[in-house]
Amino acid sequence: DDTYDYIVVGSGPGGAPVAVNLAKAGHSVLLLEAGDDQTSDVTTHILSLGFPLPTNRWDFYVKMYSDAAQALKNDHLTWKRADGSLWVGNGSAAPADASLLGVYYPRGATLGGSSVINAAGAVLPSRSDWDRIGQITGDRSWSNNKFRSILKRIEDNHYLPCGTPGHGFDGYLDTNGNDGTVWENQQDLVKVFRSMSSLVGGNPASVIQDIQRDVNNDSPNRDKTQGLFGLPFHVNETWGRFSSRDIVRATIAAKKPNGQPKYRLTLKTQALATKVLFDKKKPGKKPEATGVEYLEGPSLYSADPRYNPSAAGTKRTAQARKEVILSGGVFNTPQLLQLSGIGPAAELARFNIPLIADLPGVGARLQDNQELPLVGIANHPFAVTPFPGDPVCTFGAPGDPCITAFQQGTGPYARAGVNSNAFLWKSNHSADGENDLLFFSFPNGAFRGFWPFEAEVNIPPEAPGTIGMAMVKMNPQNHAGTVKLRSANPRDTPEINFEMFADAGAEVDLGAMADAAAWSRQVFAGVEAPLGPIRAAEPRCASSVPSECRVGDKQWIKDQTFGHHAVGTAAIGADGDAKAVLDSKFRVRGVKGLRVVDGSVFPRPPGAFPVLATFLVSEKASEDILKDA
Ligand SMILES: Cc1cc2nc3c(=O)[nH]c(=O)nc-3n(C[C@H](O)[C@H](O)[C@H](O)COP(=O)(O)OP(=O)(O)OC[C@H]3O[C@@H](n4cnc5c(N)ncnc54)[C@H](O)[C@@H]3O)c2cc1C
Repeated sequence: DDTYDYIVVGSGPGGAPVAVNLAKAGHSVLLLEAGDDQTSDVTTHILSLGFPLPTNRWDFYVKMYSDAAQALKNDHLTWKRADGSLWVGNGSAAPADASLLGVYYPRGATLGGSSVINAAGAVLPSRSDWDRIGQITGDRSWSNNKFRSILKRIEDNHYLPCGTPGHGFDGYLDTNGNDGTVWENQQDLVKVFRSMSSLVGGNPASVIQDIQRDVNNDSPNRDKTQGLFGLPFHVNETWGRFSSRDIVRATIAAKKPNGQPKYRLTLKTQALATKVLFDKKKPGKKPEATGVEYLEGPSLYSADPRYNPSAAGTKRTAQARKEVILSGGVFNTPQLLQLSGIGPAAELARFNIPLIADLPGVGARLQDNQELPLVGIANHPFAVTPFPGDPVCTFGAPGDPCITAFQQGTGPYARAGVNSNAFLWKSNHSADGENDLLFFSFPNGAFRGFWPFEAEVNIPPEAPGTIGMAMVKMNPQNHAGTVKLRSANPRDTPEINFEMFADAGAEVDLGAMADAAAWSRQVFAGVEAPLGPIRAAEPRCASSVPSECRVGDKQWIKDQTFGHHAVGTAAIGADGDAKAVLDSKFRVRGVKGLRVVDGSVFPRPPGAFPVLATFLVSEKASEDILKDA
């Protein structure tokens, strides 16, 4: 029987908790996931090795701007050459036979979604991010206090003393942070932290203590306190990755004493939802979601590296007695809504898709934390002293001794990495008086975004002594991005355009990032000899007069900004807001029986990192759905 109480599409941090909670509340739930289950791949359990693989990701290529001349300045565009190979670089240097794909933007497409392939940085949004949703919708169940109470319920914190206020210690969501030991073998990097810290009035002598401070603390001053903190991750005691896959598998595996499944959670992997089904419109009544059409088969979406266009899959349908919940992520949820007839009427008409509800906000308001590394070159390479007794890792190559050590709970993969630091900072352009930038720094390299994996592309080598302060812009003001259909074929990727720095707030975002660029020069200049003073290399500026660098810095920011924390394409908003796709209970406006629960729902990016907030909204959505059950 293909009828369930609820159908959930997508098993990432948005979909998995809601599917699990509905099943645990006694309902029958079908969870459709387009990817497959890669639990048997050991690398998906190890944060240090958890990069996107052809078996667990979808490859998207996005635009940053509609303005073609501006777009071509990005050094990070991927092009396809006549022989099928990929080339990465800006428009001025692209080979003559190359056609532009866009900026590479991977997403997780596997049981557990992007939580299986992400960097797992788990930082709470600011208090105002939550409170603001309550203010704009008038729904006071959206508040910082509410989400703090959810965190306390679901977190299993491994980096703080049990009982620390504001945290949970017996939930399902493992969090862990550095315990100070990682910095013992990173004494050169610590010198950079000292320079950063002294510039905001910190005590350079206490950076090792500061860098263990809890960035997710419950203090009312948290969002205005600048300085060094630890960066927590969704990993367990020995840095094994927690992902939303774990709760799905545990719920399915749970048994009653008689050996029968304890919960009615049915998981179908390799199931690509292609359309939400609706009952026929009755006059005066809203159309009601009754089920989902999907294609069964491996790698049916064209963004899948294993995609085979001649494998058509098998068309199936499933019915929902109560509701359908879309959790396909920020690109795929708006695509699926539009394929189902919910979206901007004119867009749907372009593809002859019958209109169910005219919602101009579907696929609008695509937003991202803008990111760039502020790069310096030190006088010598950063010293990294190996821990005594550590094996030499081969990063997942067959026989990697560090995997064996990890499985025994020891070794480099079983402890905090060098990126487990967060520096919170307030620019002169903060829109609301709160910290508006987060930096995490690591030596001998810089995080410049994503290159297509596996392809033979020109990744430039880093100069010896490179230090990258990875800058993440919080509270970005830009809301102009879009996800639009390219065709009515559900196996095609949509057209994704972030349209960065386009809105009225562009000067706030650019101004803040340019402030950070200027500040990074002060940081680098203040690093003690012989490592420092560090030469500021990116953004490049020939002048020693800060004001003379500003115009060039802003242009560099415009040209090179990337992101990987997309949100907002089916946003919650106030009644009467034409771009509000959802009400405050995650219900899709204009129809019945359909909700969205994933990163699409955020009206603005939640802090610096969306994943923890997405788990939390999924818990809130579970409560809201169960109240209506
Ligand atoms: C490489 C990378 C690094 C990141 N690092 C961080 C980080 O350090 N910290 C942080 O906070 N965030 C990070 N993120 C972002 C974070 O992981 C996402 O914001 C979060 O996972 C979004 O959750 P979601 O449920 O909205 O979507 P996803 O996690 O993307 O899950 C969506 C799921 O739906 C499935 N799906 C989509 N369409 C369909 C369909 N039609 N039918 C069936 N199934 C479908 C997909 O296969 C996927 O499994 C990172 C993301 C990536 C890709």
